[in-house]
Amino acid sequence: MGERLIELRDIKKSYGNVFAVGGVSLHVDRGEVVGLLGDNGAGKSTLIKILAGAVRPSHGQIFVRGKEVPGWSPARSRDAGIETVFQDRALAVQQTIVRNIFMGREITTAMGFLDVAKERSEAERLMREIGFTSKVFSPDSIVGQLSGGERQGVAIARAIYNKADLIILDEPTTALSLTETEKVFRFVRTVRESGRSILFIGHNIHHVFDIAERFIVLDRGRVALEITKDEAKSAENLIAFMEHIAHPNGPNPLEAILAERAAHRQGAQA
Ligand SMILES: Nc1ncnc2c1ncn2[C@@H]1O[C@H](COP(=O)(O)OP(=O)(O)OP(=O)(O)O)[C@@H](O)[C@H]1O
Repeated sequence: MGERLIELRDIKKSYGNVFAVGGVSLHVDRGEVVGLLGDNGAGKSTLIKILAGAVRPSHGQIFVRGKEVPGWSPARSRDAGIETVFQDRALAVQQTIVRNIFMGREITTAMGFLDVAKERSEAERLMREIGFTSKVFSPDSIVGQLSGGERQGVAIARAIYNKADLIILDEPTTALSLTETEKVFRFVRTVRESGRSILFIGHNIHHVFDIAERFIVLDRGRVALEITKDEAKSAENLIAFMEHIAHPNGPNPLEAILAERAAHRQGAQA
């Protein structure tokens, strides 16, 4: 197991009487890809916003590399190396790749001028680093002219430039073709191989199953399941499990493994 990068303990967030997140404990280790699943309204967006520091939890603790971080905020989240690629406002599509990667954190010369040459070479290096292989790409390409998967690549490169250790990808493959989804997967694998971690949020369980090694299923603001790919065995099992939590009378394909786990825990406590 890698180093524990981030851990949430009993995180709650309520809006009026509604608990968007009702006591969530989870962790992400260094170098792992974790899939976060859940139906509409399960609490995924709220949890991402909490991790990004944009929403303050009403209760609970956040640990970074084993140490509790009080006063969690956008700055603390950034300092912890958490970068979120929000699906809806990831990029400025009329701008170049260079502008998008360095927006707000430009590279400047000693005199304080924009160091265009350095930004271009750094952009090229970052894009290659994440596995961007398009032959026609240049740091000056306009992002709006890139394919959907490549745009995600630009957002990921930006996150890496911003020193991300954990990149949260919010629905990165929604509305992408199979080929484009494959590109995103390639970026994710390259990022993981570099020792960084990914929290991958998606509605398409097949996509999430393919790319992640461990899954957390949220249901009405709580963790309904935390399971490794080996344990879950197939995307179909995860889908059936999610149907089961929506309609508890239906079969639970993971019942045996969950029972075995509970028995193991009881045995350990005895
Ligand atoms: N700002 C808010 N004010 C009031 N209620 C909110 C707010 N944000 C979220 N909620 C409620 O909290 C619950 C969880 O919402 P959240 O958006 O986190 O779920 P989600 O899993 O991201 O759903 P989706 O997949 O539809 O985006 C929902 O019942 C939602 O209506």
